[in-house]
Amino acid sequence: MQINFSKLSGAGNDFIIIDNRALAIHLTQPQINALCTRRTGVGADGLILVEPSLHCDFTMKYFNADGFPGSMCGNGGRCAVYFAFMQGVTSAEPEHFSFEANSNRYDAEVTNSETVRLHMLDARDFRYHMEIEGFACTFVNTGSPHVVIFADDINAINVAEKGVAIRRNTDFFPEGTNVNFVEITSPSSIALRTFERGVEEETLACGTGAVAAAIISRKLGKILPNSVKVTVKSGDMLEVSFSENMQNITLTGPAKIVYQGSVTIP
Ligand SMILES: N[C@H](CCC[C@H](N)C(=O)O)C(=O)O
Repeated sequence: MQINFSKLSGAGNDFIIIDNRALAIHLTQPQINALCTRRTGVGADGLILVEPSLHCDFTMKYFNADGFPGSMCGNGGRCAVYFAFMQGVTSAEPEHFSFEANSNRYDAEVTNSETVRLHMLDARDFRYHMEIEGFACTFVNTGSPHVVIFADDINAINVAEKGVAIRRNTDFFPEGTNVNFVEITSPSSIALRTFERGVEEETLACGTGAVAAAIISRKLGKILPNSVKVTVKSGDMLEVSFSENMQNITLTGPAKIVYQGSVTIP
């Protein structure tokens, strides 16, 4: 079977995106894992099928690089919207798209060339004052589960080693978690490194992680305004904005098509 795909980058978080509006493509977990594996496959942090939706402009089916369905992916959502925009997916209003993912509705706008703003769900399940692996950890679910850890110098942290130890701590997180190391760089900006569940390594950016880091930074009074600039590992910047009560959260940043191609699945 030959499949056409686009490879997109959302601030360095990269995805294989496939137009499956005809519902003709069925991929197994090992096939998705093989496609996402770097060097021997296309290589990506995740794979997204864009499928029809009854209530929205499209459905985003997101799989982590391990081939299993993931929870919400913020950068994947932004990339899926940019893909839909470029692919000519019909929407009620030009440049505005709604999509469903994991049974939730999301709205987004292409605000500029290669820039997408995504409206996120309210953050929930806050957990404070956890000590894990010697780190003071805070937890929040922003569509995906995230631990947030503050450090004076995130570049001094062994994210691979510490990230995996916290991610696999089933006493605290039976379902696993993503792990974010955050450095406050000004009263309105932070720097972020994320170890991603399902990719099982540090990625160059994580959208729901950026939201988690910004919300927890604001909740703990480490940053002041309701808009936070988040510099991610790739060097790109994501912007997280929210209302005074930390609702109406948006995630804005770059999304671009890196290349388009086709691949034969045995
Ligand atoms: N990279 C994604 C997060 C994917 C979540 C996934 N790693 C999981 O925990 O299922 C983002 O931009 O929000």
